[in-house]
Amino acid sequence: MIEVNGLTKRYGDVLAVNDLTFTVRPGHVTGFLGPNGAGKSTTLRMVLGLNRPTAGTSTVDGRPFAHRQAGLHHVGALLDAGDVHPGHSAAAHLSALARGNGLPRRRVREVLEEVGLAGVARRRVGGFSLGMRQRLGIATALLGDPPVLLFDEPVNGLDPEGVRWVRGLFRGLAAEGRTVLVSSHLMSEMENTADRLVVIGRGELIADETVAEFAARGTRADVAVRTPDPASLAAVLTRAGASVRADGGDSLMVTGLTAARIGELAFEHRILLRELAPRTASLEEAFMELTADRADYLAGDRR
Ligand SMILES: Nc1ncnc2c1ncn2[C@@H]1O[C@H](COP(=O)(O)OP(=O)(O)OP(=O)(O)O)[C@@H](O)[C@H]1O
Repeated sequence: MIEVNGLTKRYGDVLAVNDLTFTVRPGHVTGFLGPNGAGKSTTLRMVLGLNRPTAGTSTVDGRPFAHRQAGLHHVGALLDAGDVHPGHSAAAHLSALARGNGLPRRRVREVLEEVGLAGVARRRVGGFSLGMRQRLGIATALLGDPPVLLFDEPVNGLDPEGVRWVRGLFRGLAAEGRTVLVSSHLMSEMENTADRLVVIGRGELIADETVAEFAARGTRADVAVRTPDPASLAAVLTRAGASVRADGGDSLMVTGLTAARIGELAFEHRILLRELAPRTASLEEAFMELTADRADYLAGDRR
């Protein structure tokens, strides 16, 4: 369990993280989402004791992480996949960490196999692709078999097969009862991976809830309708209190009435329907809506 309480970080004039409070529970994959510059990395670094908070506290299983001696036994983290000496091999890098943390040598072989790097274990990391470096970073996080795992943008550089693999890995780790926190600036990456979300914008908490609850926030009550007689149907629905947008063809977009009520009204007025489809906003749309006014970097005139 990770508990963040009133966590705040100021860099000069920049309030990178502002009074953030949330809990990350074991047994779930929790997505940590926010636009670029929202403060995700800064928060993760404070949880790991790498950055000192301006105010507030964070604890891992009840104690500040910095006070724990067990290191990799207790928390595994992928922060920056480039943070490995390019002249070292993957095996040498992991072996040094295993030695430093009192871990058995066999863990090196096990995690290299788990992330699919066993075949390149002796190659210099300098020649690794970004995806291979991410896999090595994930191997590092897994090395101590820790109950709490933090991954900062782990999907960067992975190919589609790698993305699928990493999703399965995270879900498997959570199913074993571990606490898994995964940051991303893309909702699409979290949609099929996380079951809970912590969403931040400009350093502030926007949402801390299940993916289903988050999706419900962005749900629109639109119904798409197709009919050979859009003008008559639009008139009937407008009289019934709906707001109707026509596209000039045979489609209408209706807000303010349920699909069932639209079907009844069309039946009563003998208007043929060719399609009647309630539409819900995607998670991506919910995320964009909620973070639009808290994104630091927006193209065009949306700021
Ligand atoms: N060492 C630092 N000195 C000054 N400002 C910093 C420092 N680190 C981060 N910031 C600022 O704090 C804010 C949050 O940055 P952070 O890297 O935590 O965001 P992020 O959500 O991880 O973004 P991204 O998705 O782009 O990595 C940004 O405005 C950033 O410029």
